[in-house]
Amino acid sequence: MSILHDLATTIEARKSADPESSWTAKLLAKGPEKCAEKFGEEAVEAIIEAVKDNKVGLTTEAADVLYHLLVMLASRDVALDDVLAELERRQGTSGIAEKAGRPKG
Ligand SMILES: N=c1c2ncn([C@@H]3O[C@H](COP(=O)(O)OP(=O)(O)OP(=O)(O)O)[C@@H](O)[C@H]3O)c2ncn1[C@@H]1O[C@H](COP(=O)(O)O)[C@@H](O)[C@H]1O
Repeated sequence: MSILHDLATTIEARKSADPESSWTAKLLAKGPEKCAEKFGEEAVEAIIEAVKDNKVGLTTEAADVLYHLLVMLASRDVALDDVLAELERRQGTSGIAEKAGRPKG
């Protein structure tokens, strides 16, 4: 099992945890909109480090982005395995062909 799967399993378990006992449980309790907002904030912080070419900063912000992506997916009951399956499906297709065949929206 990968670290992403381990983390996704932990985050899933936090859905029924006491918000006072866990930062993840507290964020999930605030609802999917807040989880999406936090993901957006972390993504912007990663962008800033990338533009500055701060490799150490980008590494830690990228970890924050991945964690908050998993929380956002959990908040909407989207399984990590479904996202990974979508990536696998795209393997072997060029990015341009992939974009042309993707549904709008
Ligand atoms: N990977 C993470 C992780 N990355 C970031 N964070 C938290 O995300 C928060 C983001 O920082 P911010 O400064 O934006 O948060 P904040 O200012 O406290 O919050 P706001 O007031 O802005 O809402 C921090 O409080 C971090 O603790 C994480 N919290 C948990 N994990 C993982 O999730 C597991 C379960 O965590 P708990 O649910 O806290 O037990 C942990 O063992 C870790 O593996």
